Amino acid sequence: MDEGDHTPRADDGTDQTDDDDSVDDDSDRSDGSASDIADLNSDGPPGTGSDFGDGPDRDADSSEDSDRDSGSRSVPDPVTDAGPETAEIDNGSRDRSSPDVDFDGVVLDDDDNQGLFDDLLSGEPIFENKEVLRPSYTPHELPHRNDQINRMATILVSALRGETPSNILIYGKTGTGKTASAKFVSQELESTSQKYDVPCEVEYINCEVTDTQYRVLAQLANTFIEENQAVIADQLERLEGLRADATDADETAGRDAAAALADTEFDSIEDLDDRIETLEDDADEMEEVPMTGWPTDRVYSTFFEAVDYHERVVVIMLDEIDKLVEKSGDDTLYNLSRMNSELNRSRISIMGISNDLKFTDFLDPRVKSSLGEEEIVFPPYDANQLRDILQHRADTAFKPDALTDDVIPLCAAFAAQEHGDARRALDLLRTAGELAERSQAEIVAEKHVRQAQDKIELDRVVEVVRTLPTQSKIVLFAVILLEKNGVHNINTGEVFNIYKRLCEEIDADVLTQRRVTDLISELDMLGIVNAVVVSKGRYGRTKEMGLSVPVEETEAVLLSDSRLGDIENAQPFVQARFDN
Ligand SMILES: Nc1ncnc2c1ncn2[C@@H]1O[C@H](COP(=O)(O)OP(=O)(O)OP(=O)(O)O)[C@@H](O)[C@H]1O
Repeated sequence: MDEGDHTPRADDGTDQTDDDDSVDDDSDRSDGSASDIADLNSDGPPGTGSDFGDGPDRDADSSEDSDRDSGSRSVPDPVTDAGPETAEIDNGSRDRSSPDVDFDGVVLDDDDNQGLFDDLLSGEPIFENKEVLRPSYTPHELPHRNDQINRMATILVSALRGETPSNILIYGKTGTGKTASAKFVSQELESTSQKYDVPCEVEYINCEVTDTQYRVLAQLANTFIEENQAVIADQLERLEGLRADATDADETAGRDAAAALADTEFDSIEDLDDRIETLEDDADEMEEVPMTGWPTDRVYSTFFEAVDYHERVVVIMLDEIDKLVEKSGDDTLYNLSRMNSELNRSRISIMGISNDLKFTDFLDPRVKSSLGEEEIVFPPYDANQLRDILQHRADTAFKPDALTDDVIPLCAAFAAQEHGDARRALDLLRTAGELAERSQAEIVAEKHVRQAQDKIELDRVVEVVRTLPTQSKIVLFAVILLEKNGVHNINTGEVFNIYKRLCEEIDADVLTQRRVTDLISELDMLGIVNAVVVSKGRYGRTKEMGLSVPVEETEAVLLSDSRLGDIENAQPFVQARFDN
């Protein structure tokens, strides 16, 4: 076991980016109650403030009321607004000449005060429940995944019969609903097991985060220890109760304690005490595994004892299993897959999920055959299927009639071009809604989807560029400098010259031209530059390239790196290119 692996890996930032991307959360004002009341007032003009539940009769005397109330209301009341247009005119008329404005342009007068949020709130909300479009939401229905879900259920049903289900490997490209389907089946499995009182559990592990054998085993061990502790605590409570009743009977009612225990599994108080003592000892012995520091075999045996503490069938769901194998080999899978032959009371089964079809090539043949007992493939969605998926979600996510007819087909078409990714389709729809909302539009239209597509693409570029290694960033910066100086069809030699100067400037190691050519190929694969090999006749062949990403934004991301930020004026290097 590599002890060095124990340092917790930093978050990949995906969620964060996702959150950063989002426009201000408006879920408060788009809840069901607001819409109900809006319906009651459907005669009134849009944005008549009924959203805040002041009741239908507020409309009549709204303007005076809002003046009087404005100081005491915690939520600003847009009752007085006749929609965003009026709000804009109000702001304009108050401009510098207005006596209500102080020198910094801040409105001091409370009367008729349009606060920072009033304009934003006054628009009719587009979303009914935006959460439904977020990646964290687990849908109750998964259109076009019936076959896969049924196959999983057919395999896992043996767990409900107390038998060990076959191990399952689930493959499919990103966003094809693998995790959502597997989680859906797990929830069904667990709820059915509760219904029939069969001990059956599913443990979910995201191997992108929990990516070493130590961490996987520690997480599993601690989960089972916690469960066992809870079971022991319940049992102890029951036994202490029995004991109290038995002693009571003995001392106060003059009955024999053993008689009081007649209906229980204990013959005597001593028997009962022994059991209580054993349970207390068990609880004391169950020591949680620290996140680092123990030898792996100790972690393994702790997990083994915890899972085997009582009878149960456990399905261990390893999402992104390829990341685990990539990071720390197949030891974890080997150990897990041979556990059943040693377990006495419990049984485990593995459900691996991967979007890398080739990862099993790196597995030990024994692990490979045991893990792939059953394989389920999730094909990419086509545009029609994505359309259905989006429609299902949009029905709950948006207000009625908030989307023009072409919005969903366009989102579906864009996402279908990118290997049929439902996550991308949902992101597009949500971002289009947010952009429409931000621009105070009343409905989401095609142009918002196109803007959303550009925004998501740019966010992706920013994320890829931000996480490049420093040397690749310097190479990319060289390409940008050349491009900004009007050089087209940039060749490797030109990039290398500028790269060398940049390295000297910021005191970085200078790689060989060959290595720089490799880095250019990597940038090409990431879609950041577009390089083509051109033949120069008897002068051999060279690579000519151009940027495939927006210059300004990419440059800004590069300069936000503290090392590259030191390059103050790179112009002379570019000039030098012509001198060389
Ligand atoms: N058939 C479907 N119906 C409704 N929503 C779906 C469907 N398929 C996928 N989704 C949604 O798309 C998003 C991505 O799905 P999921 O996380 O299951 O993909 P995945 O195949 O596991 O991707 P990755 O390999 O990247 O983890 C989720 O928000 C999920 O709810």
